[in-house]
Amino acid sequence: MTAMLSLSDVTLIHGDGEDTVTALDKVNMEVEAGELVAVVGPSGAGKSSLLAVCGALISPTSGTIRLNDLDLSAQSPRRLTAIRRERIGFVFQSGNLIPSLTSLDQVRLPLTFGKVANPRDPRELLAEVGMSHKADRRPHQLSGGERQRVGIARALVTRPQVLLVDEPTAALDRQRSQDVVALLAREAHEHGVATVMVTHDHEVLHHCDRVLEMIDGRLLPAESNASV
Ligand SMILES: Nc1ncnc2c1ncn2[C@@H]1O[C@H](COP(=O)(O)OP(=O)(O)OP(=O)(O)O)[C@@H](O)[C@H]1O
Repeated sequence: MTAMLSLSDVTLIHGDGEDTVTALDKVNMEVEAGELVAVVGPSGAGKSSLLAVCGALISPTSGTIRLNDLDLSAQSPRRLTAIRRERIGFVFQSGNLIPSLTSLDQVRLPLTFGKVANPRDPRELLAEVGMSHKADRRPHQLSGGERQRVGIARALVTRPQVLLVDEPTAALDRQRSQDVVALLAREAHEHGVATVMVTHDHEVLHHCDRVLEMIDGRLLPAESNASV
């Protein structure tokens, strides 16, 4: 079985000359379709850098990143933009919604940037994340958890192969954190999305299929899901 997302010996060095930081140090990672993988680790360990290279936002200094059978390093910048739009979904800490748009229009937005082969229905998706009753609300009329749900729906509307999630529970209370990560797990499992979630929140790890730990740019299996 081919991994949906695969990193081989990926190194990312920020800066140049003597002033360099090795953010990722020969990272190897494989994420299957339908799998939710958590990445934990201390501040500065390289977690955001990992999401950035997986999302084709930054090219690694060396190593290979494959999305299904596609080698990202072999793609032009223009093609990478199309790959990000068509194949990758991003979910950020606070939902990153556009203040003037309703929930439904936030979810429709990725479909307005160009043709999408097989989009999900925005209304159905909003219902699936439990937000159809607030389809006409704007972000300031939503709670943090609700904003996060809309952000997740927006990231999934193009049917991405890979979903990259950065600290989705940072602004949420305990129960809402559980609900949001349970939603990510359900979407990953039911729709075959290879999902990588960076988190500091150890209480949500039981929803994840695997937990990896990043330390000083190196990625290791976490010792046990219960203890990380
Ligand atoms: N654009 C950049 N230029 C130079 N150094 C950078 C840059 N981005 C990140 N770094 C450095 O790379 C290392 C990894 O940073 P990264 O943001 O990936 O860590 P992180 O694990 O996401 O941290 P946090 O949990 O605090 O968000 C850090 O030492 C950071 O200072």
